[in-house]
Amino acid sequence: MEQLRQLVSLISTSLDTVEEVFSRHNLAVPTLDTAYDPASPAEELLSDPAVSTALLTIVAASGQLTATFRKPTIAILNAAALFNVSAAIRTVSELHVANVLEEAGAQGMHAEELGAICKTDALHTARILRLLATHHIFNEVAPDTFGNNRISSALVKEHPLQDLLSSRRDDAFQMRSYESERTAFVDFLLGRSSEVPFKCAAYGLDTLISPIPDQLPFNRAYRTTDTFYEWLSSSENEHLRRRLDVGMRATEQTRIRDEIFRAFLGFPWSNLPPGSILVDVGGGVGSVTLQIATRYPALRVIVQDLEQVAEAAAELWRLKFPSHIENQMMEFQGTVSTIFSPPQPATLSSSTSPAVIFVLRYILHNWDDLRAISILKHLRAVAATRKMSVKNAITKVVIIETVPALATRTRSSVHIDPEETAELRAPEPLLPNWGIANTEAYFLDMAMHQLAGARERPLESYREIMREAGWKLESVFHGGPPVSWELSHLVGDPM
Ligand SMILES: C[S@@+](CC[C@H](N)C(=O)[O-])C[C@H]1O[C@@H](n2cnc3c(N)ncnc32)[C@H](O)[C@@H]1O
Repeated sequence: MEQLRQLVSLISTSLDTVEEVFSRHNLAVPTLDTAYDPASPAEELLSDPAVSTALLTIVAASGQLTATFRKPTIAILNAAALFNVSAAIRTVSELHVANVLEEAGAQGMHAEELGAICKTDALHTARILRLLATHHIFNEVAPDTFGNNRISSALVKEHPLQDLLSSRRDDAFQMRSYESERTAFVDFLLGRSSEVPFKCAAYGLDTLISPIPDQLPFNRAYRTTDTFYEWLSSSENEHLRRRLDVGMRATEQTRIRDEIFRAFLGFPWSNLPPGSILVDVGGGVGSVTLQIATRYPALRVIVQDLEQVAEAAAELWRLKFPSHIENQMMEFQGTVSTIFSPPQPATLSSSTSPAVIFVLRYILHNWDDLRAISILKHLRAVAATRKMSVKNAITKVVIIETVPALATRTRSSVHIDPEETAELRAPEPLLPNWGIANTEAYFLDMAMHQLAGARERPLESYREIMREAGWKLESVFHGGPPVSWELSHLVGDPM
């Protein structure tokens, strides 16, 4: 009983914190009925360190209380049926339901009318929306009448409803662009969870109990021998490639603003001398280096990725930072296999720039240890050549990934470094990794297995693969509270 009282008390004191900060700023705390508006002052205030830590605590503690009080047989049945929620989210998103309901306003819209507009079965739509409303996504404002709530309004795309409704599915994909950040977020959501990984997850058990070499859940689900990225590069999957590129950019929306620059979290980009080169290895459209170079325009950027991404990268940079392209401070290097072959020696090995920083965000988690080591070894080779040819050259690797903590407080584990993560742990009696308030790394870990036979690595594994490739893990900047979804920065020096 004492533990339960502690959980309630954590919720209560955290709520006091939130209330105090909001009243100091004369703002109302968003409720489930408040539409999500990422640019609103209240939403900004939710990123305040004290507030976001309090929110994490509330979510973690209430999740633990719910788990305690649920009948176990019901709890496990419900958890096993959650795939229906994923499928329902994909359905309402593809049918643009949140956009239709946004126009309907507070009184909502009857399922008959909604079904007619979305050209879908009214009764079934109502049943899907009721399932979601029961999970606090959408409201059933009157019998069979639904409206948006705070969570469902995150599905609203920035395009005019008529354009969305009149486009064929493929056209809708073409509409996706970097100008519409909220549409991009929906792409991120679907790309990350509700479509390809969703189908692959269904084959997880099959590949585990009757494994076939080189066959991942992805290969079974899509009946292909290609790797995920090869498959994505084929012309019939162009829309999914586009979704990945736009969606990767939108990962920012799950984070607090300017997270990459937080002193406690990140690599000190500001200390890099002018003319330093950031090499965004497997950079996609260069989302992360765009953010850094926009803040520090004296840094040059080289984005390396598959050739197919070149156009999308140019589109993003022309829109967000055209002067960097005009001033020839940004370059895209694309080949079929950039990631496994040494970056162009002419531009890097012999470059006289004071520093070359290889940035790898969401890259190594795509590859098994052997391939990850191979990627790092190629970068290490460049560092060696630079060292010989450029005096006092700095060459570092900055790996940006989620580093999942264990769900135990046991200290004997080698997987986490207690010194480095102690202050990031949740207070007792919460799970040390913040439980359901912090599930990102574990979902990603599953997706990496299903799609790529890879994983989210614990710190020790990074240390090992870096050492194998000739890099010394020099420093680690972990995320953790006051934010939950963030990434760690692992900085390596050539050994
Ligand atoms: C998960 S995305 C990460 C993109 C980017 N680093 C970011 O954080 O936004 C992985 C990237 O690796 C790229 N990639 C996959 N195979 C590659 C290869 N053989 N050569 C170069 N890039 C590759 C993909 O095209 C994709 O853009």
